[in-house]
Amino acid sequence: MTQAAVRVENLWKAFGRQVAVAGVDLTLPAGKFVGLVGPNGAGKTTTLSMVTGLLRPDRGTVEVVGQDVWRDPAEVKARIGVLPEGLRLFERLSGRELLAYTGRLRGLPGTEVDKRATQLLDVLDLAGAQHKLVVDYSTGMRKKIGLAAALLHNPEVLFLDEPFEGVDPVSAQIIRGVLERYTASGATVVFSSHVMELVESLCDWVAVMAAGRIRAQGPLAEVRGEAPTLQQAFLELVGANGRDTGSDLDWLGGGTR
Ligand SMILES: Nc1ncnc2c1ncn2[C@@H]1O[C@H](COP(=O)(O)OP(=O)(O)OP(=O)(O)O)[C@@H](O)[C@H]1O
Repeated sequence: MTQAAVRVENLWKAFGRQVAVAGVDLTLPAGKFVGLVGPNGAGKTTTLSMVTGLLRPDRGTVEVVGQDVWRDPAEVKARIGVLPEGLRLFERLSGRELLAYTGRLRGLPGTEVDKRATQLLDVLDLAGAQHKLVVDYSTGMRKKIGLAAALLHNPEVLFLDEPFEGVDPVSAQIIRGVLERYTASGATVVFSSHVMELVESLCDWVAVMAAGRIRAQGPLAEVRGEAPTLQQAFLELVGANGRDTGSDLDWLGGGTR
C-alpha cells in the first residue's frame, strides 16, 4: 500500500456555535490528484486550513507526509505548498520580487531561486508581467503567481483552495498542465472546487464534504458509482437532488414589476 500523503482523524472546528468541521476522517494517497468537493459552507476551507497548519483544530489529528502537523507546524510547512483562499500577497512587490522573496524565505540559494523563478514565470505565461506590481495583477495572474510561489521549493504535497476560480480557460489549461506534470513526478495535489466537470477530468481521487462531514471518499470511479456524472453523484450525496429551484419566485421574469 502506498503511503498516505494526508491522514486526518476526527477533526473538529467550531466558530462560536457554528460547527464548521464535525469529525472529519480522511486518508489521501500520495502521488494522486485529489479533489475535495462540497457545497458552499461545507467546511472545505476550514478543513484545508487545519490540514496545512494555518488554523488550529479544536480536536483531532492531522498528519501530512507522515508528520503530525500540529506537533511541529514549521517542519511540515517546509514540505508542503499552499495556495489559500483569498490569497494575500505582498502587493507592492513585482511578481519576480515576490518569487525571489519567497524563495529566500524558503531557504533556497539565490541562484536557484532565480533559475526556478524564470522557469515558473515562463511556463505560467507571466514572463511579460514579471516586473509589474502584484497589486496590478488580474485575478487569474494572482492565482498563477500564488501557484508559482507555492511550487518554488518543490513541495511534496500541494494544497490549493479553488485554484481555478476567476481563471480564464487559457490560464486554466496552463495551470492544469503544470499540476499534471507535478503529480506525474510522484507529488500530491489536493484541491478544493465546486466545478464538478473539472474535478472529474483532473482527479483520480475524490472526497465529498457536506455540512462539516465527509460523505464519500475514494477513487473517482468508486465515488461516482452508478451515476452518469460526478455532478449527479455529488447532488445525491449532498442531498440536493430534487431540491426546489425557486418555484416561489413567481414574480421573477416576464417584465412586470
Ligand atoms: N472565521 C470564521 N468565523 C465564523 N464562521 C466561519 C469562519 N470560517 C468559516 N465559518 C463558517 O464555517 C462554515 C464552513 O465554512 P468554510 O469556509 O470552511 O466552507 P467551504 O466549504 O470552504 O465553503 P465555500 O465553498 O463557500 O468556500 C460556514 O458555515 C462558515 O460560515
